[in-house]
Amino acid sequence: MNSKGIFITFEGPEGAGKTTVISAIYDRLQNQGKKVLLTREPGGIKIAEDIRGIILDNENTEMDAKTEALLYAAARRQHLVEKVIPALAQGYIILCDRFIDSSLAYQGYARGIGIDEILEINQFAIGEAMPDVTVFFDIRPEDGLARVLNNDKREQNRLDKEALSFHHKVYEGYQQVIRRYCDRIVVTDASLTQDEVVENVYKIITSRIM
Ligand SMILES: Nc1ncnc2c1ncn2[C@@H]1O[C@H](COP(=O)(O)OP(=O)(O)OP(=O)(O)O)[C@@H](O)[C@H]1O
Ligand SMILES: Cc1cn([C@H]2C[C@H](O)[C@@H](COP(=O)(O)O)O2)c(=O)[nH]c1=O
Repeated sequence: MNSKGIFITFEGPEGAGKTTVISAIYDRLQNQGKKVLLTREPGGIKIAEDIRGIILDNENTEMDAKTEALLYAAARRQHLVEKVIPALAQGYIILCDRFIDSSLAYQGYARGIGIDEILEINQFAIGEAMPDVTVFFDIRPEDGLARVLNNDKREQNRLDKEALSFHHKVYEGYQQVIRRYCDRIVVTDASLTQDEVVENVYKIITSRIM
């Protein structure tokens, strides 16, 4: 993005460790006195968190795939204009848990709507606001899901509960997205220990911002 701050997004299958690792990196950057903002999609602000509640509600099993895609894009638009763009203008480093690549992989590829079709509705939603760098947390979908299941504090949502075949398609979708945006997306091995992943992601980020 062409602004004073830097927009960094984090992607990957369920349970890849994004939230855990981003939080450690946020603390580290803050302790160094950096202006850093931690946020997530869908969510990060009230309207988008409300939309998140609707999308991920386990009772909304009848939700149409295009409705789902449009809701993610709507949440993204509001989060961007209300929180991300103003913070970038103030020079913040934005650490955002998921962004457009999730829509391309989950709705575009795994739901079968088409990556180009999802790109089009998202371009309407975000304009030119693409991330400066994206870190993909690479882990086998079954290993990520096992982490989610082992976490007592993490309730399984409507997307987590999709069949394993869906999560494999999400992974395949991500591989296509990574090939398409190979200049922007950096892949990190998320099957390593938590400390190792934090170190590796920290190096990727600092190589871009220092
Ligand atoms: N490198 C790691 N090795 C083993 N367990 C991990 C690792 N990183 C995170 N975990 C654990 O895996 C679980 C999922 O981690 P986390 O919530 O950070 O993943 P996530 O990518 O944000 O998942 P989701 O996108 O599905 O919310 C947590 O219980 C966390 O403690
Ligand atoms: C942004 C975005 C997310 N999703 C999916 C991916 C996850 O299953 C949930 C979000 O839950 P998390 O615990 O915060 O990772 O939503 C999606 O399908 N499309 C998107 O654009």
